[in-house]
Formats: sequence, C-alpha cells, structure tokens
Amino acid sequence: MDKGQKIRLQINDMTTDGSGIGHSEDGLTVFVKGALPGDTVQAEIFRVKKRYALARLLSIDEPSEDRTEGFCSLDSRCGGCPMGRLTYDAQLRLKERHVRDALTRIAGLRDPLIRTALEAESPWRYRNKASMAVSTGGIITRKGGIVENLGEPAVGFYRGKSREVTDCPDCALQTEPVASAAEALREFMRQDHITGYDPRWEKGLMRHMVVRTAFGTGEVMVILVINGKGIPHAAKLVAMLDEAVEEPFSLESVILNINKGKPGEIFGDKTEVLAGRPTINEELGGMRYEISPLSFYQVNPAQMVKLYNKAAEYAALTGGETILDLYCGAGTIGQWLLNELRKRDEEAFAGTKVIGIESQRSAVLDANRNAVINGIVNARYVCGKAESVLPRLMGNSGDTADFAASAPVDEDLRVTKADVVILDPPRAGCDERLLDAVTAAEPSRIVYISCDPATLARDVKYLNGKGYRFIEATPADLFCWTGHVETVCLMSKVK
Ligand SMILES: C[S@@+](CC[C@H](N)C(=O)[O-])C[C@H]1O[C@@H](n2cnc3c(N)ncnc32)[C@H](O)[C@@H]1O
Repeated sequence: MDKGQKIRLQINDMTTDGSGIGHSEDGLTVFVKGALPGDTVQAEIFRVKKRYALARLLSIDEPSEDRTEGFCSLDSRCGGCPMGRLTYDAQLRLKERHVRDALTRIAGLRDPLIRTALEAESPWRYRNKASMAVSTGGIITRKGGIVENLGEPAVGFYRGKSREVTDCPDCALQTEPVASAAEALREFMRQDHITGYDPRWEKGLMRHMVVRTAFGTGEVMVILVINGKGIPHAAKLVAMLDEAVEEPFSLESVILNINKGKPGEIFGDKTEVLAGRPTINEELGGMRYEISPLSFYQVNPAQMVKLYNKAAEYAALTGGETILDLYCGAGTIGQWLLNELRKRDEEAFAGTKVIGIESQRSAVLDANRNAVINGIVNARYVCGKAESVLPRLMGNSGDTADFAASAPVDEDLRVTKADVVILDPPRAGCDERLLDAVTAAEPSRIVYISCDPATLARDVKYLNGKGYRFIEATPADLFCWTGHVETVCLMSKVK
C-alpha cells in the first residue's frame, strides 16, 4: 500500500476518537476520519505504517444504515461527539462490542458475559460539568508591556488534538447555564479588554471556565482559571454571571483557580472563593453530596444512578461486610451501597463498614462531609495513593515517600480481610501493587468500575492470575455521542 493510493473500503468499527476502521485487501488496518461503521467509502492513503495506514475520506459510496444527519452545527470541530452521526442504538451496540473485544483480546476471556448496556433515557444536556478553554485568538505585547488581544473572545472546546479553541455558543450535551455563563464571560472580556491565554507564548489572563451544575438542586458553580494573580473588576464579572444563570438554576459559587505554570492541565494549585460558597450541593436517589471545585464527581448523574445500582447489585451486601472503596472520590459509591443496604435492613447497615482511599485531598474532605450529611457513621476515608495506602493499612511498610501512606495507622483502619472491594480508577487503571494488596485482603467479590475497557481488561487478566474469576460486565453509557464507555464488572474469588 502506498501514500496517495485510492482504495474502496468497507468500514466495520470505529475508534474512540471517531475514525472509521476498515481493512484493505492485503489485510492492513486502515483508519478513516469521518467514516462510520457500515459505510462503504472511497479513501486516499496519506500515511503507511507497518501495521496500519491512515486515509482521507473522499466519498461515501454506500452510507451506513446507522448514519444520521447529525445534530450540531460544529459537527465535531470542537473535538467532541465523534459518534455524533451515529444513531443512538448503534452507539450502544458499538460500545458493548468494544467492551467485549477488550475482554476477549486483552484479558483472554472466552465468550465473556457482557450484559446489554445501561442506556440513557435522554442523551441531551446530560453533563453536569463543562470544562471550557478560553482564547482571544492570540495576543501581542506592545511597547511598554501592554498586552493586547488579537481577536474576539472564544469560550469553547479544543479542536481535536490541538490547542486551538473552537468557540461554542451552545452545546447540546451541556446544561443551559453553561451557554449563558460562557456568553457572560465573552461579554465581560470584550467590555473590559481582558486577554485570553495563549499557550504558545504563555501570556494572557483567562485560561478556562469550568461550570458544574447539580441536577438535583439546580445549584451552579463557576470556576475561573487564570494565568495571573486576579481578575480586574472581578465583582462585575460575578454580577454578570449571576444575572446570566436563570431559574430553575441558581449560581451559588464562583471560584478562582490560579494556574500559572501547568500548560497541559486545567487547574493550578491555588484555589479561592471569589463569591458565594466553596461547594455546591447535589441530591440524588435520596443521598446528598457536597462537591468541591476540584473533586471528581461522575459527569452524568442520571446514568450514575444506574451505574451505582448495578455496582450495588454486584456487591450483593447482606450486612456485616468490610468494603474497601478504592479511588473513592467524594465517597459517593461506598455511601450509595451503604444507603441501599440501609433501605432494606437498618440492622445489617449498622454492622457494615466502608474504608475509602482517595489521592485528592479535597475529595477526601468531601467524602467525610458527605458521610456526616447522609448519617453514615460507618465510613472512614484516607488520603493518599491507593497503591501505597492499602498495603500500609494491611500492615506492610507501603511507600514511605508518600507521607499519608507512611503515617501511623488508626486501629479501626487496619485491614486484615475485606469482603467486597470497589475499584474505580482513572483511565490508566490500577497499579499492580494495589491489585496485589486487594487480592491479599481476599475479598469474595471485586466490583471494578472502569472508564477504559483496555485497562479494565488488562487488570481483569492480572486478577485472573491471582485467583479471581470474571463473572460478568455491564457497560453503561455515561458519555453519549462520544466514543467513551463506562463498564461495571464483577469478579469473584475462586474457592
Ligand atoms: C474515576 S474517579 C472515581 C471517583 C468515585 N469512585 C466516583 O464514583 O465518583 C477516580 C478517582 O481516583 C482518584 N485517584 C487517582 N489516582 C489515584 C490513586 N493512585 N490512588 C487513589 N486515588 C486516586 C482521582 O482523584 C479520582 O477521584
């Protein structure tokens, strides 16, 4: 296969970032941006590697039955919604297939039981968090050090694999306050000549605007991330944001985060309250959660309920268990499980305990507060890396470079044995040191929640080798229109 060669391809799969996948006559895998599973396309090869080739879409000879018109004028130019032109049903089937393929190919399972994906009742305005980048299209420094905008303020999302901001007037996945807060920020920047951050020169003030919306209460938090000490006329901006957020929502918190030196990251280390409260409250399924600006919280609350209920079903608590909630964030899963048990049996609930481990300090504070708010006295939280802290709680020396892991351990935090372990790591999956500690605690069940089928499958394979059997997995669509899929997976100890 050569560069410039034109080929006809049958597309039968799709990557998470929206490239159709087909195979050439000589068996080479070909990726074609914009092609969908089920399409037959003409494409031109522009890069050839040993195992794959990249091709440009020229035309669609026969469109897929699952192809739709799409719903967004930006048509993925913002880097979002790579599945924006697939029917919702086709998205779900594809996500189920990705989970099955990973567990077969990477974990080496034969015919794993994959349940039907938990589908969203509505794939619109489902996200409770928008992380938007801010730009003024480039800035210059005039004589005398005056920094000047070169263009109109843009508040939106990065164009795929670039640092170019696509202005986004409204996003069908985000709540209404997101569009109105973004417009207020644009207007404020125009009126007060505020610069947007330019990553090429590391100059300009406004870097990001993150909007969090609590679906159950309507409370909104706006986090303004800046490259500087403060925002000139900040009170005016707060008033404009407050006016922009309309009922049934209410702006309860405006936070300033200072990020002067972390080019690849949204947040810097310094966070302060600009107006209102330091947290917002969410109410969901009879639980109340307080969420801080930097704490992880599942982005799709309606689907989070289904995900957590599936985790509760897999955990199958009967009372008296010790549960390890690892990578516990604001404590939400473990507390959900306890509350489900409490609904069925108060006595069983009282005899069950949760120990949560989480590396983000603000999330641990949230977890402790959430336990109090929800009347849960049988949950304890430790801050630190799970792979260092758990061995320490189990009496091993752990990683002494991690301060929290080397601190003395309270007696009631000592773990000799666990009954159920919840694992909910970031995309990278679990560290092997953690998986070793988990299996040493000999839980009868491991409930693994994952946002990346590949690392889930890798860890399932590892746990398989340590005496744990894969029982089943259920994909959950928390990220409609994107290529991402959440999976909850049950493993049990081989007797
Ligand atoms: C996918 S989130 C899950 C949070 C929570 N279980 C939930 O459902 O909201 C992963 C969490 O792991 C935390 N984390 C990342 N690396 C960690 C580590 N090595 N040890 C402990 N926590 C970690 C992150 O801060 C984040 O809160």
